[in-house]
Amino acid sequence: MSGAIPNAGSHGASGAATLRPSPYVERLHQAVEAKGAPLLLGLDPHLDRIPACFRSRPWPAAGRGDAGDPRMGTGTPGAGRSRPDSQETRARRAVARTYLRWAEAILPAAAPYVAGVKIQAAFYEEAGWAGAWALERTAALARELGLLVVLDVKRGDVPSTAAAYARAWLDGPLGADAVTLHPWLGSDSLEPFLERVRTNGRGLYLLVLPSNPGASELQELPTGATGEPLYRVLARRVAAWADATDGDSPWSSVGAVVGATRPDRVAELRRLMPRVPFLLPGVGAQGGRVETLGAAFSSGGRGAVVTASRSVLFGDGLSPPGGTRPAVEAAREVASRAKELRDRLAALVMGHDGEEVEPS
Ligand SMILES: O=c1ccn([C@@H]2O[C@H](COP(=O)(O)O)[C@@H](O)[C@H]2O)c(=O)[nH]1
Repeated sequence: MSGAIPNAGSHGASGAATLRPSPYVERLHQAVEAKGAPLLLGLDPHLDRIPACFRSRPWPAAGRGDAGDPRMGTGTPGAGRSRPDSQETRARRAVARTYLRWAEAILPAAAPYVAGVKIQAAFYEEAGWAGAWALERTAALARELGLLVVLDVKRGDVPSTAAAYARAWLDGPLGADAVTLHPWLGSDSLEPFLERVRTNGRGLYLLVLPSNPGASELQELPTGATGEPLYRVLARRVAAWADATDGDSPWSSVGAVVGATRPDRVAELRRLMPRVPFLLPGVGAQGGRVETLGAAFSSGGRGAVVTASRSVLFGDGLSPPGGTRPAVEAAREVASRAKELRDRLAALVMGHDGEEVEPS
């Protein structure tokens, strides 16, 4: 980690801490101020859309043991076996190398315009242990560039398993600044994560109203005697978890995922969760527009952060990335799209003298 934003350098909620990081939401707001807008670069490595210049071919069987990328190390699973690595293993390693090479080009280029990255873990999980290697390296690179790291893992489980997930994603080598979670298993399932908010400067984003159209099948179900939609019940619960966790600060580090495709609900959710920071996915490829999201933000771009993946990474066209343009040019294109979105967001929220949200 470098730069002016103190990141969480010490890990382990109960281990001997070397340095207690400042609350996640404070680091987020500092980063937003430094970069000029509340924007995260969504890192979703859709393999079929990563430009050809970053592609890595499967390493030949004779070269097993990861000699193809010395950074993979020699102690990796499969190294030193008598049988050659399977084609599938070699293909996965090639995918992981592609992901990392791509990230190494685009992250430094886009870093001046974004407060952090939201890394979609699913793509890395798909590539097996090599994907875990690429994920770890990518998160480390982002930190070196002074970027916050939000891992989009969307977990939720019984407390004993939730504790392992919290260790996996928020401690140790990955040590994300924040993660996304499903809140459906209730308070005890969140406790291992909330503990790290209280003691280790971590942040959470709990899914309240996701961006996909199907989300309303459940989230808008009427509940109780009044027929109140489920997302409202959930929003109140998230606000209560936030208050119980770090209620003494103006903004909580317990956040909520609110789809940027739901501008019709943003103002209402802001009222229900006055000190809960929003993560707003769904801009661009899913049809959301930043210009409709003003109600999510407080002055200085506080209180919410937009994340956009495909529209910034690959542009709006859906055609595959043909051509042979060099990596530096491909990275410049990502940076230019990130800057354009950053500027649109800045125009919407940074200069505006929007009033601080009053608790309802
Ligand atoms: O409600 C949600 C929660 C998470 N996501 C994730 O955000 C990105 C969006 O990618 P785009 O390419 O910008 O559409 C992706 O990782 C989703 O898993 C979401 O879209 N909606």
